[in-house]
Amino acid sequence: MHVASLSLTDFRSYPEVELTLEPGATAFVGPNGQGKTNLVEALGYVATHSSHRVATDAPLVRHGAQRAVVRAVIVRDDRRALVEVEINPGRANRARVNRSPVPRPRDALGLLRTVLFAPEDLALVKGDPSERRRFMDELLVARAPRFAAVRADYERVLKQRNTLLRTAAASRAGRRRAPRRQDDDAAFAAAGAGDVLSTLEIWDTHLVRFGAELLAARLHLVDLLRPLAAKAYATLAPSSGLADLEYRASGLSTDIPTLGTNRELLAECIRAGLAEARQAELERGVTLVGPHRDDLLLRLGELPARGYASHGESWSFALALRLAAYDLLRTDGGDPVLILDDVFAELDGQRRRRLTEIVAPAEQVLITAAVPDDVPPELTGARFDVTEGSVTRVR
Ligand SMILES: Nc1ncnc2c1ncn2[C@@H]1O[C@H](COP(=O)(O)OP(=O)(O)OP(=O)(O)O)[C@@H](O)[C@H]1O
Repeated sequence: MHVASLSLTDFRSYPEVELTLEPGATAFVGPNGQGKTNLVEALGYVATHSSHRVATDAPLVRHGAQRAVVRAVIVRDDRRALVEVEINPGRANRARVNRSPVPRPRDALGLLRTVLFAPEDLALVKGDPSERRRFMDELLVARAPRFAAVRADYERVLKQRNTLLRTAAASRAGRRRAPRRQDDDAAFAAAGAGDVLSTLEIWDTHLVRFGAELLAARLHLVDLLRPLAAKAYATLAPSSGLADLEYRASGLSTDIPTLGTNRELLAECIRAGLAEARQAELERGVTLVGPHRDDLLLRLGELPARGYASHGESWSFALALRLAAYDLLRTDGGDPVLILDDVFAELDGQRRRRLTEIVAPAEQVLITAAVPDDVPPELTGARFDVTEGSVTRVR
């Protein structure tokens, strides 16, 4: 697949910009802070409905504007689709496909598939588990857009369950602080606690159902990614150790890998974990078991990459994860658009050459760089210069 045109209205620094793009390599070149990343960030937003740089949408809307619109024409197997996403911070986004509104923005996911690698990806290795969970979940959605709904359902249930637990924890703490009313409170608590527990059980059922579906999908994904990430890492950094991935489910007593991806067994396992954590959850007011607490352990040889890997190794591992994602998407449904944001300047000569060999055959690769020398000669197709907010095609 490739993007034939990209246009932005009030996105980041751009009041209005429209670009015609072609398959092959395209470089956006310009000094720092001129708006190169803003362009590829917008394209990434069309694919994932999120930014690779910020967790909330407000910074994506041009200062002083109310909303931003990103439009992309996507060509896949000679079919064209115009996808438009309207970003409304604080309110629901809207999306249109071929000028017709879709009922929910997530109905437009999957039409554009991108793999974006950027300096922020170092957080995949060095950052919190949430970074790695997001990596897995975005890839699940790119492969099967219906997972956007599973994830949204899981998050909705989690939020409701946490609200209930928080209320229960606060009322327990309140009772502890008011000893004079202990008897009254005990009677009240007996009635109230019963309500809380039965409501909690309803939320448990939903949490277990959506949680098991998410967990099974992530486990399957990690099985597929493991050899691809190991291969990509060995290509990028042949002298370092073997790169390996392992899914870590928190709060479950059973060894997850032995359960495979059987959803019923995983559901039982989450249910048992919740039962075991019940008391602690009621005290702490938060859900302690489920895929929202899991992690993807990255190992280099015997050691965890986080905390042990060097800067260069961490960078290569993050890149290997993205390349593994790219490989996977390619095998199950055509070339995704590859976006390399400020990547080559970070790599030494050997890694630069190896990355170039890997990405050169991609149907479309978009590269941002501060200077033309940071774009390998094998990847110099079209070139846009980006300066002071204007984007000019120079080749
Ligand atoms: N919401 C916004 N409204 C207006 N301007 C914005 C907004 N968000 C970012 N900018 C501006 O966009 C510019 C940064 O653009 P971008 O990150 O694309 O730069 P870049 O060319 O990729 O730079 P670098 O090479 O340093 O990565 C900054 O000048 C910033 O002030």
